[in-house]
Amino acid sequence: MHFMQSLQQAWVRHDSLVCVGLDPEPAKFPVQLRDAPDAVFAFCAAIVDATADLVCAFKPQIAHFAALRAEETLERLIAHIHAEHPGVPVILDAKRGDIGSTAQHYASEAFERYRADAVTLNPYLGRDSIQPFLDRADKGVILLCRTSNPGGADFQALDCGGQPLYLRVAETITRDWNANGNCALVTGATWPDELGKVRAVVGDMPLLVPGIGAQGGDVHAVLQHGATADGTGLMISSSRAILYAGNDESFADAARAATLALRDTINRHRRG
Ligand SMILES: O=c1ccn([C@@H]2O[C@H](COP(=O)(O)O)[C@@H](O)[C@H]2O)c(=O)[nH]1
Repeated sequence: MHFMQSLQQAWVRHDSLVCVGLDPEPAKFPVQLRDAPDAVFAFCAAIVDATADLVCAFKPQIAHFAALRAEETLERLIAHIHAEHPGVPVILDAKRGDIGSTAQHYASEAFERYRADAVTLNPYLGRDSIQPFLDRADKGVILLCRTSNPGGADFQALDCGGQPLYLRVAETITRDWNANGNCALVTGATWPDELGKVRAVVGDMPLLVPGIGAQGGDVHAVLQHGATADGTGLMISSSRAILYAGNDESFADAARAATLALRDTINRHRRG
């Protein structure tokens, strides 16, 4: 199924705009799991199984696996999500971007090796660097626009012919890159005014919104500025605040409770 279809169906089926980020850090695992064989898979799969009915997507962050030499674990984890929770889309947070000939390999990595439904990309090398991804009409192409980090404005806010660069990015992608309807943008929860400006430019295009939870973004402001008229349009991502909500053997129950609380808070704000 196409990423955009799966996302829209998951928004409705699970009544949820929550995207759970999978950012394993073994030092934060419960002690009894920390040194277990296959601890990264056991931890992440437990989180996935405890939260799958409450989310619109999962977002594994590739550096967290690669730094642990756990790429094969990431492959197994994504296969596990597809097998056990079909219909829940997987966004590979890889932020790739390179010349076209190399980008082909990054597209194969994301979609053939890892079997992701969507991937995050850096648009600053331009259209040809993204074309191999755009050509995959069934896959989501999620481009950095206004990132959540404090330094995000260093370049993204620079004046670009009377508008900030991030809005030029949003405008160009909406107008020129989205012929297959498979584009989405990353806009941080930590900059709700900018999120609103992006929404005004992109129509109903989905926005991946990290920065809730550990980075302090405000759910109400995100919904006020970012939701579409039907109260969807957002994948509101939280990693650490969910993964490490508990630190004993009931960590998966704690993660479920944190996900449920976030889903309900979001739903109150989008309906209130
Ligand atoms: O602008 C961005 C783009 C990506 N991220 C990623 O999202 C998660 C956030 O983790 P939290 O623990 O919920 O803060 C992480 O994987 C980042 O690499 C982002 O934060 N901001």
